[in-house]
Amino acid sequence: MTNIILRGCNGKMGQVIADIVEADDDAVIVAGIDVSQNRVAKFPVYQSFQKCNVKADVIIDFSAPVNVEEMLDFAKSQGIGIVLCTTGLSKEQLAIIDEASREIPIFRSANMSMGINLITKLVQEATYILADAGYDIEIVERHHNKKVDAPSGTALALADAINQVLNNEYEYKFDRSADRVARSKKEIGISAVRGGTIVGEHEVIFAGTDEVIEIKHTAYSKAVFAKGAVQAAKFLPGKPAGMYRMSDMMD
Ligand SMILES: NC(=O)C1=CN([C@@H]2O[C@H](COP(=O)(O)OP(=O)(O)OC[C@H]3O[C@@H](n4cnc5c(N)ncnc54)[C@H](O)[C@@H]3O)[C@@H](O)[C@H]2O)C=CC1
Ligand SMILES: O=C(O)C1=N[C@H](C(=O)O)C[C@H](O)C1
Repeated sequence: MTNIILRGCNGKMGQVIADIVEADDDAVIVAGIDVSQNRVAKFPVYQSFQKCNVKADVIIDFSAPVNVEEMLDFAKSQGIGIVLCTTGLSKEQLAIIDEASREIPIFRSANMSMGINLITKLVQEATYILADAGYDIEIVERHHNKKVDAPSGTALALADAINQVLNNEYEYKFDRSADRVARSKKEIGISAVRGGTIVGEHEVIFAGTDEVIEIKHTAYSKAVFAKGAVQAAKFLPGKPAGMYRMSDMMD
């Protein structure tokens, strides 16, 4: 049985995770952490980790970047791992998370769906062939109108995966409105669309002379992310300290 503390339990993803875990015989949510106390849960909910003394095997985090340090301190004090799904973290926070992964196992992925993990590999393969052939690379992501961070963590992770193939020589271009110049070859354009209830779409566009190749992933429900997160929560306990990715679990 995997005992889970769910940070962000009263949010949209938190509620989907709670439903999935309730139907799972091998996992249970032993406590929730949420600054908002807007609903009644089937487990105790605390406003912060400081007020929580519940023992667990792992934390799942779908919340906000605020106070990520408090969660890391709690996990280190209990010697448990974190499945970190929150996006929009600053460079400084990412450095603190890396540092913590020397003491505890941390599974961090901006996108917990299997599909994005797969297309990341396809996109890297396409980049390898098409960048040399002169194709321009652009990423377009689309999400619901409640999403606060832009571009999405997944768009940035896709850009990083592409840039890895390109020896990290490309720059990210988020806004062209102030420019009056043609795009440079060594850039990856990243655009964000926000509207309605779009769950999550990521499209990588390779635009060449007279032809365009597009690789796209569409999430039709938040359950694809939640299932991946619960699977990661079962995978992590007992693992040595370190940083884990979707590929570690899938391999
Ligand atoms: N890695 C992945 O596959 C996915 C990641 N996400 C990310 O997960 C995060 C949450 O997404 P949603 O559930 O849609 O957002 P949401 O806004 O519906 O829920 C966030 C919840 O976290 C709570 N919260 C905010 N600050 C907190 C803090 N300091 N401590 C404890 N609770 C806090 C809020 O009160 C809220 O209930 C976002 O960063 C989003 O980008 C979302 C979907 C998939
Ligand atoms: O906020 C969301 O909803 C999502 N956020 C993640 C991201 O920023 O990449 C993943 C997913 O697309 C949904």
